[in-house]
Amino acid sequence: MTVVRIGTRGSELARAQTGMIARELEKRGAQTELVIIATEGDRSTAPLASLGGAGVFVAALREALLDGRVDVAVHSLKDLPTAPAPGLAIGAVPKRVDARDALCARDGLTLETLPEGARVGTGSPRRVAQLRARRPDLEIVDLRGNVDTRLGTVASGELDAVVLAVAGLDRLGRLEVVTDFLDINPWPTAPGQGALAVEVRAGEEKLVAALDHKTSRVTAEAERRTLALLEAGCSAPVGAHAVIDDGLLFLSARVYGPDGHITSSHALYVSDSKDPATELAERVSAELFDQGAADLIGATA
Ligand SMILES: NCc1[nH]cc(CCC(=O)O)c1CC(=O)O
Repeated sequence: MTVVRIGTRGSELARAQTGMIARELEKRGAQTELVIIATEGDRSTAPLASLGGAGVFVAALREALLDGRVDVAVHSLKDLPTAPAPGLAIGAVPKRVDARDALCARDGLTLETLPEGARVGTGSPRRVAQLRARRPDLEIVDLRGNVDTRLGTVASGELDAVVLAVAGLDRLGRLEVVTDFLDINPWPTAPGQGALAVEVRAGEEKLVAALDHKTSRVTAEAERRTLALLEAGCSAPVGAHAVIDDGLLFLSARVYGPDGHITSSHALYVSDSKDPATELAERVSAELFDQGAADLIGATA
């Protein structure tokens, strides 16, 4: 039997995610082998925005796919640039997990109960803007590194709290560190957060098609199309969230300015469109532009 070689970044989270995909493929009769690929995003400790933002975590994995060193690459969907990659295809978006962000604070503190001037770590412009909007008094500290490193700054007392994705903590079995789950409605997260993308060479989608989960693909697609239409990259201050309820697609998105100013928020639905993700993304992004989104995205780029 042929072995499916699955490429992954080396971080603990990436290996956990890839391991889950490998097990799903094995359940369906495949034999798999994990191949660890170092990416520029892992090697460098420079601020993400200065590394060229879009795709620092994925370029090396894509090269490995294109030159045949691996057959499948597993990404966090929110790290994947929205532009299509020539020669490659997203063969599956598996069932998505929790899309929320979480506060992980010392002493069980929440966003409400953090003391004035508390030090909160994040490297994401969206999370910075959301923190400023909610708690202008906090001291926000730029923070990068893997999930363990970030949690370590709270354990050591260097920071009072960090903001992380629930999905990553869940996949690492670390949900016990969460002290405040941040409701998605006032706190929409990165387009595609909580979903994985299983990428293959174009034409080889069959390899992983069985793992595709339609609802997850369509909701993540609506969010990512909104981001693409706003011409905003993966580090842009854009939060978006879509759900499918009773066959209807709902999408809401917010764009944040540098002072925590929120442009707008939207919820729309369509019932009978052939491509509801595209239709909704077009309507939502047009409304955001009408309300000045272009200026906000430009101001924080
Ligand atoms: N940018 C890093 C990254 N990419 C995906 C996740 C979490 C898993 C996910 O959202 O699917 C994280 C960590 C975080 O934001 O806390």
